[in-house]
Order: sequence, then structure tokens, then C-alpha cells
Amino acid sequence: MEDETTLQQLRSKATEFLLREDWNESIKAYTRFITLCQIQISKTHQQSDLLKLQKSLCLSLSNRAEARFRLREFEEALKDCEEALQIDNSHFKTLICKGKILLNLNRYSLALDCFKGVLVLESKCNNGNNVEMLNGFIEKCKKLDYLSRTGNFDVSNWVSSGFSGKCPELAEFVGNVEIKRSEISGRGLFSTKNFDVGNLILVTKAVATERCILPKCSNGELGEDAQLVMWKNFIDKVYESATKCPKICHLISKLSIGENEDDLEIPDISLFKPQTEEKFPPNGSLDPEKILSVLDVNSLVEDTTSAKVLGKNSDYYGVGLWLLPSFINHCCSPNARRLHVGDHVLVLASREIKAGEEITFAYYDVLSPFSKRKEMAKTWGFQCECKRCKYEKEMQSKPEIGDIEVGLERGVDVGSAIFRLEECMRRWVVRGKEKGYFRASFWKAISEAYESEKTVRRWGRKIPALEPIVDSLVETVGSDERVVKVLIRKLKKSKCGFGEMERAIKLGRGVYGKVVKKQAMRLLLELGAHE
Ligand SMILES: C[S@@+](CC[C@H](N)C(=O)[O-])C[C@H]1O[C@@H](n2cnc3c(N)ncnc32)[C@H](O)[C@@H]1O
Repeated sequence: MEDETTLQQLRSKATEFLLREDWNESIKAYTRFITLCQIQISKTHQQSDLLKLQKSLCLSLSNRAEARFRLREFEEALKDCEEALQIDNSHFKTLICKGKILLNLNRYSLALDCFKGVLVLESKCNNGNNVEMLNGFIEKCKKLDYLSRTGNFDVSNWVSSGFSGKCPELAEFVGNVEIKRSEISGRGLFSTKNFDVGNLILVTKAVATERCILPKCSNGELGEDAQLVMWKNFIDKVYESATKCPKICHLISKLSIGENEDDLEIPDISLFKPQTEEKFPPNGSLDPEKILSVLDVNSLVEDTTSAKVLGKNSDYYGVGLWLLPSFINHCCSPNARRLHVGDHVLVLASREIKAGEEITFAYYDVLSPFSKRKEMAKTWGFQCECKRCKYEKEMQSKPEIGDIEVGLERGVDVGSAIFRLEECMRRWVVRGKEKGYFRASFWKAISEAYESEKTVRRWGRKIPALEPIVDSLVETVGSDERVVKVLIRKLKKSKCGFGEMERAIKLGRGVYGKVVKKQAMRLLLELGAHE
């Protein structure tokens, strides 16, 4: 009798917390109730009392699952659902909760099966009030399941609407890639099939992101205090995600801390695929220092020079951690780019990628000279070992390159600098990719020259036309928004024809991917040209 009163009190307290949406307290109260209830069940022999207790236990497990779901403790919530369903395998509330958890864990097809099962139950037992809600979930699961299998994304409507409303729903997707030992450093991501320009390589949701709006009047950089606050919030969020999810915790432990990379284990790509059901060991104690080092080496900034952030302007600053992209090495002549849509990062081919090639993207601006890139790599804590850097390091011994750089710093005419650079390349018989390397290093001067009518008039015949320069740049560093922008502005001035716009759209694919259809692409290119 006494036990029964305690049980009743505990249950009402837990329900009260649940209704007040105080999830933490309701979990505590339900946990106490569940333990007591289980003890009571083991002592009860009368069938009717047993049934009553089991019903209470099932409901409490279901409610604790809901509270855990709201706190994004998905794995624990799923365990509660399974336990509740062992008592009553057609418990409506639990089945809905289970479906929502599976959806959040990216197990789209399992979530679909779950909701389909509930729909059958609904038509048999209930009055059909939930059919609309269930059909909504079923449609969502079908769509995400399809996207995660095919990578057939299309954000065109969102782009065409000027990014109004919520950003489109994306599913995680892993294309034909594997993790292997890299010649650049440690492990890298490699293609197992050819990728065409603009093809999607992978889509991943962030473990955590932190964003802020840059102060309007400053030089565009965040103050030290603001940076510290952002960084602290970001670390807390990553730590929280890792604590709640064994999979995230396990995968974070596989990431590099920038030391002895060649000795690191090579994880199987299947661990990163959205629909995997692999069991991960329960969270050991998380080492905060290791998490800090992991974030130092693997966090990515949502900037506009090495990635495109759709739907956000340049006042916006964001940092995040994405697991599979953390295996992608930097290269100063990268073949892939990042496109940020909400918390998802889409990695797409910015040039053609052959099967077996390493997939690389830029951690920092590769349209800059060797000396500047060397500095930027230092701030990332490494010395770049890519082919372009090796080549340019050798060529540093030629005094002419240093002279052109010094001249540009002193403000010489950009046309004359390009003229000298092209002359040197002719003399040294620089061809193919290497030509693109130099041009990418002197992009600042090139863009200034071809954007200035005066310079073009003065140097027009003595320096190459813009189009071959663009071609060699794109062949070397892949498509880049700034290169496409300069080309479009020129095409606009010369009132280009259909063919030229087609060419610009093709280049646009290397920046925005095939996830943007022609009409929306035209809009993006127009917007870019006006910036
Ligand atoms: C995000 S991780 C990339 C994956 C890493 N190689 C691994 O094995 O986990 C970044 C680290 O990879 C190494 N790295 C990436 N790109 C590099 C490059 N171009 N040259 C030298 N090291 C590079 C650096 O140690 C860097 O801190």
C-alpha cells in the first residue's frame, strides 16, 4: 500500500515535469518511478495488479523516451522505446517516438517501416485522427531515404525564392569514396569512381556549429572577446553531442590531433554512412583536452573564399565540425569545394575527379601567392605538402617571381605585372597545370587587371585574353566564385551571347554543384556579378 502511494506520487511528479517541459527533472522522476515499478513487478503475483503495473511501466518508459528525445539523447531514448515495446508492441505513443528518433539518427528506412506500422495500427484501432500526421512523417522518410541513397538534391526552388523560408530538407549522403593512406599526410578521402564537375561527393550534418553576425563597422573581423565566446560555446556543443551520442563520441576519437598522422588507424567508410546500424561502444570518459585538439585540427569555418554559404551574406561567421569531411586533406590545387546549406555541408567536385584520386578541398584561400599560403598553413599547424606548393617552392629560387610580388606590393601597374609573369612563363617553358599554379598565385593582380577597362585597353594585346586564363585557373584550382564573377562581368560588358552564358553556367556547376538547376544557377551568377 505504502509502495503504491509512493509510486503514484512519483508518477504524478514526473508527469508534471513532463507537461512543464522540464525534461531533465522529468527524466530523473521517471527513472525513480521505473526502478520502483520494476521492483514492485518482481514482487507481484496477482495477474490484474501485474497488468496494471506493466501498463504504467510501459507508459513511463515511453514518456522518458520522449523527454530524452527532446534533449537529443537519441540512443538512450531508443533503448527506452525498445523496452516499452517489449511490454506492448503496439504502444502508439512509443512507436511514434521511435520513428522520430530513427529519423533523427538518419536511419530513414527503419523510420519509414516504423511509421508505416503505426499507420496500419491507426486504421485498425484508432479513429483516424492521426492519419495526416503519420502520412507527413511517411512522406518525409521516403524523401530522405531516397536522397540518402541517390544524392539527388535540388535546392533550386530555395535559391529561386531568394533563400526565403526554411532551408531545404537534406539527408546525409556518402558517394563513391573510401578512406585511405594519403601521400599528403595521414589519412585522406579517395574516390572509387569518376566524378564529373558539380557532382555531389558527400553530404554531412554538423556535429555542432556556432554562428554569429560580424560587427558592422569593424574591419570584418571578430573581436577577441567575441571569438572566445564563440569558441567556448562551440566546444560546449561538441562536448554535449559527444556525451549524448556513442557514435559521435566514437568517430571523434578517430579524428586527427595533427600529430603522428601516418600511424593513425584507417576507419572503414561504412561507419560514416547514414543508414548504418553498427553498434558503438558506450561512451567512455571523454577527454576534454583531446576534444580541444581535435577541434583545433578539424573545425571548418563557413567562409566565402574556400566554401560557399548558401542563403547567408558576408556579415555572417560560422564554425562547425563535420565528421567525414575531417578526413579530407587540404591541397592548393583542390578538386572539391564545400557548399554550406544550414547545418549540412555538401562536398562537390569542382573539377573532374578520376577513380582512385584523392579528394581535396581548400582550408584557406588558394588564389593567393605561395608566401601567403605558407603563412596560412602555419596557422593551421602544418606545412603544405601538396604538388603545387612543392613546385612553387622550387620556383621561389627564381628572383623574377619575388620581384613581381614586391612590385605589386609597391603598387606597380597590374597589367605590367601580368605581362612580366607571362613573359617569365614563356621563357621558362612553363606549361599546363604549372601555368595555372602561377596564375592562381597572382589572381589578385589578374582580377584587378581584367576588371579595369583602362588596364585592358592599355595591355589588352600584350597579355592573354581572360578566357584562357580562366580555363587554366579552373583546370588547376577548380571553379571559384570570384573567377566566375570576373568572367560574367566581362561577358556582360561585351553583351555576350547564349554560348558564353552556357559556359558561365558550366563553371557555376563547379561552385554550386548540380544541386542548383539552370534557371536558379543563372540567378546566382547574376547575384554574384552584382556583389
Ligand atoms: C582535417 S585533418 C585531414 C585528415 C588527416 N590527414 C587525418 O589523417 O586525419 C587536417 C590535418 O591533416 C594534415 N594535412 C591536411 N592537408 C595537408 C597538407 N596539404 N599538407 C600537409 N598536411 C596536411 C595536417 O596535419 C592537418 O592538421
